[in-house]
Amino acid sequence: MTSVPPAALPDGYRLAQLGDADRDLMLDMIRWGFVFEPHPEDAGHEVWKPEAGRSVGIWDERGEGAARLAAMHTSYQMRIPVPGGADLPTSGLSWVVVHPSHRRRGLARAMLGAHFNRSLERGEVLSALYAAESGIYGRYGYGPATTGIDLKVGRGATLRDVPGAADLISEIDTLDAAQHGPIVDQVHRAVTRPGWITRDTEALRDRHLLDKPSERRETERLRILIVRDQDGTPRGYALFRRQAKWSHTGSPKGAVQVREAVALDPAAARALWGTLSDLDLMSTVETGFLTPDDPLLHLLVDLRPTEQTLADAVWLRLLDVPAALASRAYAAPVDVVLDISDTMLASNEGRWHLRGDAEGAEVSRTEEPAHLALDVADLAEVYLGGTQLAALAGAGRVRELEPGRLHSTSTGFGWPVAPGMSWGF
Ligand SMILES: CC(=O)SCCNC(=O)CCNC(=O)[C@H](O)C(C)(C)COP(=O)(O)OP(=O)(O)OC[C@H]1O[C@@H](n2cnc3c(N)ncnc32)[C@H](O)[C@@H]1OP(=O)(O)O
Repeated sequence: MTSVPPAALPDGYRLAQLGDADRDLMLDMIRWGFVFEPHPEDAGHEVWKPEAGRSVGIWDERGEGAARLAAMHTSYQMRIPVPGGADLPTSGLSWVVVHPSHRRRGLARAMLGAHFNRSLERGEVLSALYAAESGIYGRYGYGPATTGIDLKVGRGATLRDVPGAADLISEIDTLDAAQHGPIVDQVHRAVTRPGWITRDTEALRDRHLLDKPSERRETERLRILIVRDQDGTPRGYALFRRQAKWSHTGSPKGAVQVREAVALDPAAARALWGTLSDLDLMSTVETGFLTPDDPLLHLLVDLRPTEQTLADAVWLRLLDVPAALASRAYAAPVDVVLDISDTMLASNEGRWHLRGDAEGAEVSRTEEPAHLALDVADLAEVYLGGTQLAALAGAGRVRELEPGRLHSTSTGFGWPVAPGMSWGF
C-alpha cells in the first residue's frame, strides 16, 4: 500500500493506493457495492483489469486485527474530444464503492477529493463517469454533460430512403473479439463528436467486447452487424443480441437488444437500422443509448409509435476550469466574465475572463465584475454543448448579473453536434 496525501477522513480510517495484491479484496468490494455474485460459467471470461496506479482504497484500522478494506474506486486513462476538436486528458472514474457497514460517514467524499488531486497531478483536465444513481455526483461538481435516448422501435418501422444505402453490403456474424475488434475500433475512432471517448487502452477494448456466458442466459451470444461499402471498407457496425419471445398464441415477439451502433455516414445509418429493424421473429428493436441527434430519429417516418426514454449519460467534472474553458472552441464569439463556485477545488473558484470564438479561446483570472455566476457542476453540464446555459438560467441555476449577457454566451457555448458516447465504463 503506497500512502496517498491525507484527506478528511473519520478517525481510524486510512486512504491508500491499491495494487495487484489487493485485487481479490477489490473484487469482493465491487460485489458488495453493485450487488452480484460471480457466475461459475463466467470463469475465465473476467477481464477486469484496473490500470496500474489508479485504484485507491480506504482501510478501516479501528479495533483489533488487520485493517479491513472499507471503500475503493479506480479510474481509467481517457481522452475526451471537446467542441472544436481538442482531445483533453480525462480520468474516467469507475467502481466507486463504500461497503454498506461504512456508508454515510464521508468516505466517498474523501475518495473523491483524493481522486481530484491525483488526477490533477497526472495533468488530467476533466473527470468523467457514469452515475449508478443520479443523486450522487452533483455535490462533487459533476454535471450530466451528455444525454442518451433509448428507443423501442417496432419491426418494420418505415425509414426514409437514403441514396446509396441499398448499394452497401451488410453482413451478420457472431462477435469474435480478435477478428472484429480492429473493425469496431477503426469505425468507433472515426466518429467526430464532442464527448466521444475512444477506448485507448487494451483493458478498455477487451472489456467492451466481452460476451459473458451469464449474459446470454435469456438471449443469444453477442452478434455483430457490419456495413461495408463496395470496396469492403467498414462504414458502420452494431453489436446486438436477439431475445426470442412468443405470445401465448405462438406469435413471435422477440426483441433485438443493441449494445452499440455506430454509422459514419447517412447511407450506413440507413443500412444499419434497416437491417436491425427487420430481423425475422423479432418484433422490437431496443436501441440502447443514442445521442439526441442520432440519425435514426430523423430516418424514422413516424416517431409516435416508438417508446422513448431520456436519461443522463456521461457526467463530467472540470478539474481545471481555465484549461478546460481555453481548450474548447465557441460556436459564436464570447467575451464574458464568469463567477464560478467550486466547494471542492479552490483553484477553480472565482472570476474568469473568457474570450473565445470558433478558432479557440483564452482565459485569465480577473477582478472585473462578473457577467454570469454559476456552479462548477452547471458549467460541466453545458461544457460539451449539449445543454444550453439559457436553459439552466431558466431553472435559476445560472445568474445573469449583467443584463443581455446570457443569450450571447449561451449561443457561444452551444455546438451543432450533440455530445455523446456509445459505451459505458
Ligand atoms: C462512477 C461510479 O462508480 S457510480 C457507483 C457508485 N456506487 C454505488 O452506487 C454503489 C453503492 N453505494 C455506495 O457504495 C455508497 O453509498 C456511495 C459510494 C454512493 C456513497 O458513499 P458514502 O461514503 O455513503 O457517501 P458519503 O458519506 O461521502 O456521502 C456524501 C453525500 O452524498 C449523499 N449520498 C450518498 N449516496 C447517495 C445516493 N445514492 N443518493 C443520494 N445521495 C447520496 C450522502 O447522503 C451525503 O450527503 P451530504 O453531503 O449532504 O451529507
